[in-house]
Amino acid sequence: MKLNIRIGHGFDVHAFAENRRLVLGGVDIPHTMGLLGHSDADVLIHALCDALLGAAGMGDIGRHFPDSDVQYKDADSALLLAHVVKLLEAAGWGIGNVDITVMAQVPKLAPFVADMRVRLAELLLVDQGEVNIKATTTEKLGFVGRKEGIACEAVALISRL
Ligand SMILES: Nc1ccn([C@@H]2O[C@H](COP(=O)(O)O)[C@@H](O)[C@H]2O)c(=O)n1
Ligand SMILES: C[C@@]1(CO)OP(=O)(O)OP(=O)(O)OC[C@H]1O
Repeated sequence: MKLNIRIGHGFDVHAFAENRRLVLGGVDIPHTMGLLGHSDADVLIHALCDALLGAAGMGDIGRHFPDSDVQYKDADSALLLAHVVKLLEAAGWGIGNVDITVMAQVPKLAPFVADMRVRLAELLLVDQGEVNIKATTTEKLGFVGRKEGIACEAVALISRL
């Protein structure tokens, strides 16, 4: 039996670096360090793109936006997410809800979560209630705990349009 709903999971990591922006969920966050990447290194949006592409059986973000392609140098990841939403729509998939966990020892993200939900809901073409964002430290353990970078996991539910 072919189900009308599917689930996907995404995971991404980017290292902290000096003189870089910190952009998470399409929102600029003031911090002493930013994230290193070929694009703007929005680790949250990258994990979310992978969750959506995974749910649709469409591979991963690197397949659609190769980091060897100069057109994605310093790319705005919000535009990549908007493109992924279009790809899903063209394949007959609508987005149900997404749940995201950002692992960051610093900075404190709670004050920015509301803005991220607004931005992501706009990009995903869903109500804000369908976008949940959580943040956690790793209690000073591992690369996240040593403030070497930020990791993010996302899950997404999609359904047949
Ligand atoms: N970068 C972060 C990490 C955590 N939070 C908020 O603090 C709460 C407690 O964090 P734990 O690591 O002890 O689980 C967490 O539930 C978040 O609300 C944050 O805002 N930014
Ligand atoms: C977003 C892309 C775009 O070139 O580049 P990066 O910013 O390096 O991000 P990463 O998650 O390592 O790889 C995915 C790429 O598609």
